[in-house]
Amino acid sequence: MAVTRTFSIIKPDATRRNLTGAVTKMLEDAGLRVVASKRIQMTREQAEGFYAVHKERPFFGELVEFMISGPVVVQVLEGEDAVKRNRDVMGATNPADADEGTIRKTYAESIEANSVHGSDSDENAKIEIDFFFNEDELVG
Ligand SMILES: Nc1ncnc2c1ncn2[C@@H]1O[C@H](COP(=O)(O)OP(=O)(O)OP(=O)(O)O)[C@@H](O)[C@H]1O
Repeated sequence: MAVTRTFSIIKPDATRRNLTGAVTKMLEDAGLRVVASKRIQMTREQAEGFYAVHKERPFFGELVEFMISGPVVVQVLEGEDAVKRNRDVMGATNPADADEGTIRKTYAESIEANSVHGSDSDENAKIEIDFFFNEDELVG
């Protein structure tokens, strides 16, 4: 298994409850290293662009409002098979379906306010990393 990178967002419901450290600890305990991290207030344009794949979904407007409702922490994570490792520790999108010990089971408030985002493929990880980080922020 190769060491790869993925992209993570600690969402506004988690930053609002001061869970940045607790969520990051769960990521690190799962074998992921934080190689870049910054706390930002997403603009509406950024949120709409980031979630463009969902723009026809009924929850798109609400999702964008939620993602700009407070600061988020965007992170680049590195580890063995990072995309899968991260999605395993995140748990299912809906916290009601998430396994015990996952971030969403532990902290998520709802299917929308579900505390974290994680890329779903190596290809999307690269696109999402490049959406929020410059080359010089990724020294590792
Ligand atoms: N039915 C829904 N109602 C409200 N919000 C939703 C719903 N389904 C998904 N979302 C929101 O949209 C995000 C993206 O949905 P997607 O189906 O890609 O889930 P995911 O891949 O588990 O999550 P993410 O892409 O954030 O890692 C979810 O994380 C959640 O915040």
